[in-house]
Amino acid sequence: MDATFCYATNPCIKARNYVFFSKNYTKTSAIAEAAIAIPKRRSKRIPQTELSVHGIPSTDLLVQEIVRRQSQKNNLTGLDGSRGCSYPPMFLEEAYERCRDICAEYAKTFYLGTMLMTEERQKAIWAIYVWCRRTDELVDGPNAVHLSSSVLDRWEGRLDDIFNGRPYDMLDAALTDTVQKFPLDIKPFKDMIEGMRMDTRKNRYANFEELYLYCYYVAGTVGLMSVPIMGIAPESSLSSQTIYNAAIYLGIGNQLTNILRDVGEDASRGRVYLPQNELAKFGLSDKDVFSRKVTDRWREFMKEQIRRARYYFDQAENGATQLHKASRWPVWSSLMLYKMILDSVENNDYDNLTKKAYVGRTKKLMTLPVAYTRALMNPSTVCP
Ligand SMILES: CC(C)=CCC/C(C)=C/CC/C(C)=C/CC/C(C)=C/[C@@H]1[C@@H](COP(=O)(O)OP(=O)(O)O)[C@]1(C)CC/C=C(\C)CC/C=C(\C)CCC=C(C)C
Ligand SMILES: [Mn+2]
Repeated sequence: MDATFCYATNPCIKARNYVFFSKNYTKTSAIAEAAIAIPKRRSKRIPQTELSVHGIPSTDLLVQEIVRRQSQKNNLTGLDGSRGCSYPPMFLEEAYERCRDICAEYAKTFYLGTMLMTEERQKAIWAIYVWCRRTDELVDGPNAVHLSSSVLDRWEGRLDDIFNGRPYDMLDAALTDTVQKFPLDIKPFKDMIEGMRMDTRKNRYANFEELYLYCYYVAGTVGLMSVPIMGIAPESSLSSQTIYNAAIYLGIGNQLTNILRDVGEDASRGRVYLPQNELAKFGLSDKDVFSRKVTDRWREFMKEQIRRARYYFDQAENGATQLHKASRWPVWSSLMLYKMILDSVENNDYDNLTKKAYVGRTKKLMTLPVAYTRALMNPSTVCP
């Protein structure tokens, strides 16, 4: 498919800018296609996020602004999907079905989490998941070799279209419906694209501040996208700002865990998502990562990294308790399941250079009732 084809010349276009995939559509190709099937648009640069790389708790301004905009939107729409949408129901049903299939195929843990949600919320999360996955796939997927800054600029233009009610394809249409039903802000979506730009420019992180910024862009943003879907408990006495921060921390914890699980895999792509100054503090360097030898120094270094990832999960926990009661169980489940990957790195005696830590299905299923008990905890039982 031609990377430059546009609305006007796209043969797949049906009425109202919908694009249906051709008959030989497959789930996998739909994801990979994102890298090439992007309409050419004149892109407008957005201002960079206010995040500073110096000093970690610098998401405050950003969160403040998002909370302010969110509360304006809540006045207009409510959190219950009450704003109308103009797509034919059958079309949307199929669009969401495709999102669901992709989520089930690519992200078993998240998919399991969505099984515990109300229908409206699960559909919204599938649509967001698919957009995030396609965005990541631009950088990491089979078409990543075609990636250039103009591809990301056009993907961003396509995001504007989604928020302006002009979806380009069926998967985008699901997200367009979601952003019309829930008070979602475009900023975290834009920031995720910025994270992908960063990933193409950079493959080393001098210190944790730099790594944190990357983690915010690619994962903290998912927390910001999810809270308006999950909803905050009406009886919560914590500020929205605190809860949004906790959501960012869950994303950070998840991404740090991803990084620690995938050190060996990332190294084979020439990437080291570990703070260089901290490696040095333990007498380690890239050379040790590439040699794939698990030494005592490596184990000690990993213990520190795991401790930090757990810290972010702990910070997220107070926020999880403040979510709407119908959303607490899936969030607790995904939090606990992700955290268990860290246990698994420990159980592999810190060998994340030649082994990939995972959590087995039985363990996953056994976690659900425990998460359910945590989810019963009332927001008022947590000290602000
Ligand atoms: C107050 C409070 C605690 C609220 C909860 C908020 C909440 C639900 C937060 C969710 C945070 C979350 C799930 C973050 C995902 C982080 C993540 C895994 C990011 C991945 C980035 C790139 O990593 P990498 O390339 O190293 O990884 P791969 O090897 O390619 O996998 C991402 C791939 C970015 C794209 C993110 C996704 C595809 C995941 C999106 C997930 C959802 C929308 C599901 C959230 C739903 C539930 C039930 C948790
Ligand atoms: Mn990826």
